[in-house]
Amino acid sequence: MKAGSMAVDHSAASGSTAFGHVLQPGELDTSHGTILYLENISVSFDGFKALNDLNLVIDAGELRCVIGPNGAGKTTMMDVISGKTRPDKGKAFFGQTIDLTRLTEPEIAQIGIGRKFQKPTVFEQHTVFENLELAIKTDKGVFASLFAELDDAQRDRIAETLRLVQLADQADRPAGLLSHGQKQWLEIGMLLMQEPKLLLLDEPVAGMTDEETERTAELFISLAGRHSLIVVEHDMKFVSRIARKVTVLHEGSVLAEGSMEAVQNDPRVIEVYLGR
Ligand SMILES: Nc1ncnc2c1ncn2[C@@H]1O[C@H](COP(=O)(O)OP(=O)(O)OP(=O)(O)O)[C@@H](O)[C@H]1O
Repeated sequence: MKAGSMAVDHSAASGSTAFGHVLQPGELDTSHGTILYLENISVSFDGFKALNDLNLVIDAGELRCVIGPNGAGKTTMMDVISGKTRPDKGKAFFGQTIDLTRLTEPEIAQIGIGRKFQKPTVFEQHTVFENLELAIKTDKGVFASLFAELDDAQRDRIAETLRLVQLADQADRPAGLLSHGQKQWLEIGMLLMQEPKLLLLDEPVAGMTDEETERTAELFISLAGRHSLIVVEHDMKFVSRIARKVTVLHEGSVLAEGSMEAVQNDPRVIEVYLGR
C-alpha cells in the first residue's frame, strides 16, 4: 500500500502530517511546528497563585530560555510540563494532540519529555559508559542491565552520546570521579539515551566553572534543532550566549518575551528582575 493511501485510510483515527506520515494514536504530532502549547495555566498552593494564566508556545527544535525573579513560577511551570504538578486549570499539549494534563509523570517521560533537575544524580560507583548503558535499558534492574549484552546499534548510540557530551575520554572512569560540570553533562547524556523530543533543563550551569559553562552553551546550541529545549537559568551571561527567544516570568505569568536584547531593554523586566 502506498504511503499516501495509508494516510487517507488512517487519518481519521490517528491523524496524518502534511508529508503523509501516518501518526499512531498517542504519537507526537509537530506538523504545525509547535512542540509545546500551554494556555491559561494556573496553579495555586493554599490560595497563592504560583502560575496565573500562563501562556507559552514552544516551536519544534527551539531553544527557549526562561528567566525571572525568585518565586516567579519557573519551577512550577516545569513541574506542570513534566507532570509533577497538575494545573488547576488551562491546557497543556505536547504537539497537536497529546494532552499532558491526562498523563502521569512516568508516562510524560515515556512519550519524550526529559527533565534534568539542578542536582546531578548519576550512579557514582559505575563508569561513565555504564551510566549511559543503564539509561538505555531502564526497564531492567541495574545488575540485569549491566550483564545484558548491548547490540551494535546501542553501542554506536552510546559512543555518539559520549562524543556529544564531550566525555569520550572519560568513558571508563567511575562517574563519582568526574567534576561537577562533567556529571551534569553525563546526566544530560543519560537523558539523551531516552531520545527525548523536549528537554527541560533546570539551572544547568549552576556551580559550573566558566569553561564548563561555555562548553555547556556549545552543547545546548548543538542539541537545538534535533531536540527542543527549555532552559531555566539565572546566569544571564549564559542566557545571552545561548538565547534565541527569552521568556520572562513574573508572578506566575509571562511579563515579556522576545530576543535577549529586547527583554534586556524592557523597562518592566529591568524593574522586576534585571535591574536588581
Ligand atoms: N509545593 C508548594 N507549596 C507551596 N508553595 C509553593 C510550592 N511550590 C512552589 N511554591 C511557591 O510558588 C511560588 C513559585 O515558586 P517556583 O519555585 O515555581 O518559582 P521559581 O521561579 O522557580 O523560583 P526560583 O528562581 O527561586 O527557583 C513561590 O512563591 C513558591 O514559594
